[in-house]
Parts: sequence; C-alpha cells; structure tokens
Amino acid sequence: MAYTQVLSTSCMFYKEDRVPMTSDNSKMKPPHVLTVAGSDSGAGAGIQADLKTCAARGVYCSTVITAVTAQNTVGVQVKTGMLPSVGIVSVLSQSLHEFPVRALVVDPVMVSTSGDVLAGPSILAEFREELLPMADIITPNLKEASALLGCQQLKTVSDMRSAAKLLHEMGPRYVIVKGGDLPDSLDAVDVFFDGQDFYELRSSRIKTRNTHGTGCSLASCIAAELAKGSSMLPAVKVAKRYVETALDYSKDIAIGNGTQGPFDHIFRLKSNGQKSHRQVGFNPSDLFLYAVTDSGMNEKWGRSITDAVKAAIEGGATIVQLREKDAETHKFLEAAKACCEICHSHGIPLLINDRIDIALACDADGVHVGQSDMPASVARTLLGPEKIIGVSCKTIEQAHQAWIDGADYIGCGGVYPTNTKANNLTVGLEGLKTVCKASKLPVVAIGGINASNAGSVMETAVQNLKGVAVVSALFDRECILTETRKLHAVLKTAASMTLQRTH
Ligand SMILES: Cc1ncc(COP(=O)(O)OP(=O)(O)O)c(N)n1
Ligand SMILES: Cc1nc(C(=O)O)sc1CCOP(=O)(O)O
Ligand SMILES: [Mg+2]
Repeated sequence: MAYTQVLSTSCMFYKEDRVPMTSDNSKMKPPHVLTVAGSDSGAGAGIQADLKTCAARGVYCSTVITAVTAQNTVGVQVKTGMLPSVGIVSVLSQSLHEFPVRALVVDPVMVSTSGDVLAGPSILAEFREELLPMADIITPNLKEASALLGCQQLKTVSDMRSAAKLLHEMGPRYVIVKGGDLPDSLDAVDVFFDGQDFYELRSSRIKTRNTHGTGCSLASCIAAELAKGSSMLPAVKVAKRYVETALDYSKDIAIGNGTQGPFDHIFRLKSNGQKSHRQVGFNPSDLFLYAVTDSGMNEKWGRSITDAVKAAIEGGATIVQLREKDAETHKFLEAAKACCEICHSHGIPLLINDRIDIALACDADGVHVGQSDMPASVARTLLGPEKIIGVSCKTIEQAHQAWIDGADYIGCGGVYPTNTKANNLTVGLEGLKTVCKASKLPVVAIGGINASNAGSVMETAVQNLKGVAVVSALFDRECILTETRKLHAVLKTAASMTLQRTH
C-alpha cells in the first residue's frame, strides 16, 4: 500500500492507494488521500478545505480530525482539540517511520491567512528534526519559512530563494516558498526549489477578500495530483493554477463579515449558472426555428454577427448557433460573448458550432458537433451535465451513438441539397424520416430548408422532429428579420396542421 501524506502543524496527512479492487485487475480504486488535520468550523480551511479540494480534483479523501477549531470569517476565536502539540507531531513521525509512505507533503501551518498564530514555537524543533527530513515537499508561506529558519521577515524574491535553499538543507526533497504576502508584488510569485534549480511560479494576483484556506488547498491539491501519479513540479503547477482559478471564480462571493472569506473549491462542478439568465436545461421545443449563422454571409451583407443574431431573434428564432468557420479565435470569442448576452437577455439558448473551447470560454449554453468533430462523449465530459450538446447524424447508427454519448438532440440532413456546406450528402425527406423514427433524441432537420419547403419538412410529421435549422434562407438574405418572420409563420402553420391531424 502506498501513501501520499500531507502534514501540517494541524497534522494533516494524505494517503494514495492504487491497489486493484478486483482479482482481474479490471477495476482500480480511485486515487485516495487521507488527511489528518484540524477541523475549520468556518469550512474554508483545514479538513473541510482538504475534502473540497480533493473532490474538485477528482481524488477521494478520507479524514482523521486532530483538533476542533471554532472560527469564522473574522478569525480563529477558540481552539480545542489539540492541534499543534509536540505530542501529535511526534506520534505522527513515529507512524511515518513505521508505515513508510510514497510521498509526504508537509504544510507547516503556523500562521493562518487571517493572521492568527496556529502553532507555537515549541513544536518548531520537532518539525525541523522529525518531519522536514521525511518530507517530499514543504509548502511554507513567508512567515512560516522565516519561523522555520528562525530568521528575519522575507521581503523579496531573492530572500525567498535563499530561504528555499536553506529549508532544502533541512531535508525535504522539494521546497515551495509561497510569496502571496510579498509586499509590492503585482503577481503572486512562489519559489520552487528542487535542490538544483529554482523556478519562479507566477500567477495573476486576484483581488479578493476570499483567500481563507488557500494554503491548505494548495497543499491538498499537490497531494491529490501526486496521488494521481503526477511528478512534483507538474503537481505544484496544477495546484497553483487550481487555487488561482478558484480564487478568480469566487472573488465576488460574500460569505461572512470578516476581512477574509472562504472561496469556492468546487467551482468546476458549477455551470456558471449565476451569469446566465436562461433557465438551465434543454427543452426540445427550442429546436423549432434554429438559426445557424455564417461569417461569410454576414461579411457579404456587411453586418456584424451580433446584428445578425439580434435580427434572427426578433424574427422568432428559438435557438441560435454560431457557425463561424473562418473566424479568428480572438474575434470569435468576443462575438460569442456579446451574442451570449443578447441571447440570454431574450431567454434563447446559444450554441457554438465545433468549438468547445469557445463555448467554455463564453459560457454558451452548449455546442453542436459533427461526425468528424470532437466526439460528443468527450464534449460532455468537458462541458458537464447541464450544457446542451447536438450531434449531426445521417444514419440510424450515428443517432444511436449520439444518444449513448449523452447528446441532447441530433441535427439530421441534408434534407435538400445545399451550397452552404461543401460536399454534403443529401439524405432527403426519406433519410430524415428513417433517422427520426429510430432516434431516441429529438431531431432538427437541416440542409437547403427555406420558407418554401419548411412546411413539407414539418408535415412529414415524424415523431421526434422538433424543427428546422437554417443558414442561408435567413442570413444570405437582405433582411434577416423579414425572412425569419416568414419562416416562423410557415412553421407555425405546419405545427397547427400537424396538431389538427393528430387529434
Ligand atoms: C443543427 C445542426 N445540424 C447539423 C450541423 C452540421 O454540423 P457538422 O456536421 O459538424 O458540420 P459543420 O456545421 O461543422 O460544417 C450543424 N452545424 N447544425
Ligand atoms: C451546416 C449544415 N449541416 C448540414 C448537414 O446535413 O448536416 S447541411 C448544412 C448547411 C445548411 O445550410 P443551409 O440552410 O444554407 O442549406
Ligand atoms: Mg462541425
């Protein structure tokens, strides 16, 4: 059994276990971290931070609580338990000798980010003599580094380098001195030393009060990455980026009344829902009039994507897809963000064609992918459970796979020949019917559809067919608003005729 351990004065330690679960080795236990730490009643640091960090990083975390603290965002008020005692550090060191571990991460928590002193000088010697020599990495902040070294305050990056070197001489294989509190520094710089080379790890300094628990979280994220099999420098880089991203994500949340607050460790599980005015979730009736943009057509008619999208929505589009094949990424992202705002202010979902990265960056409602694009199953993993994913399908098999992959709808075409997509196979109304009948997912028809033939498409009245997706009949026209209204009227008539027929 192998262990990855993290220790602090509040005695956290971590365990990693990759022992096969079954005799045929087909299932592996997930990476596992065991933390032995103090409880933070404020839930931003300590055991609670470790649990949340490991969960966010996909690592199972079990716990041993060494102390109970009563604290809130104003500061540590009472400490019971006991955390930083020579006895606990000594028991821990003995256990580590008895049960050797794969990696030991020592977070020498002595001063919390709120400035409270969490460990007295009595345990410093025990730390230096017992724990540091066993550690794979130690993660002190500026105050903790100077406390361990018994030296003056560290004020510059050069001081941090000297401290990292001296701490390394005490025995740990790696040292990271965290410079978050460095005065006059525009970015957050940490110094990593591997015994040979120094690395200055820089990230943007997030302006936020919500920094409570950043130290615990960095250390537990390093342990989580090690448990997943990472080597040290990549683990430290991931941990730093994780904390930076979490801080940025949580910079405006307001929990408690103190000068500091906790951040949101599990931000990745959220859908950024608070930014969106749209109700989360996919409604198949949104596919009724699906407007798909085309950068070439907008250029030809001299209009911006945003003006094109506004006009389509005003004309009755029920969902919008940005299909900007030639757009340069930076410009596409700017346009996508603006279109998101427009769509969401009208309660209309916005999907991005092909580009999962753009969809993630602008927090669009989802993506549409084809058979040669990112597989829908991978898109689902990247986008999470709440985003909308559409897949182009021309066959029953593709429709079945889309369902297995976790798509929300399929686009089926070309129903008619089209000039918008080169070399597109036309499946015709018959092909559309075949796929619709077999599909477990709602279907939108696409390819050569306009106000003259949309009625025929909808009147095939196949179950699952929820609407039409149109490019040129809306966007390669002089007035998008007029054309969208016209198409909307045709679709409404077709829908009411279908309704009459089925009753
Ligand atoms: C609604 C809808 N259906 C089908 C497509 C076509 O997607 P794909 O096959 O990936 O081709 P491109 O659009 O990427 O050229 C679509 N975009 N939307
Ligand atoms: C983007 C696209 N996909 C198709 C498919 O068959 O999957 S047909 C198509 C082009 C649709 O454009 P228009 O409405 O101008 O014909
Ligand atoms: Mg595509």
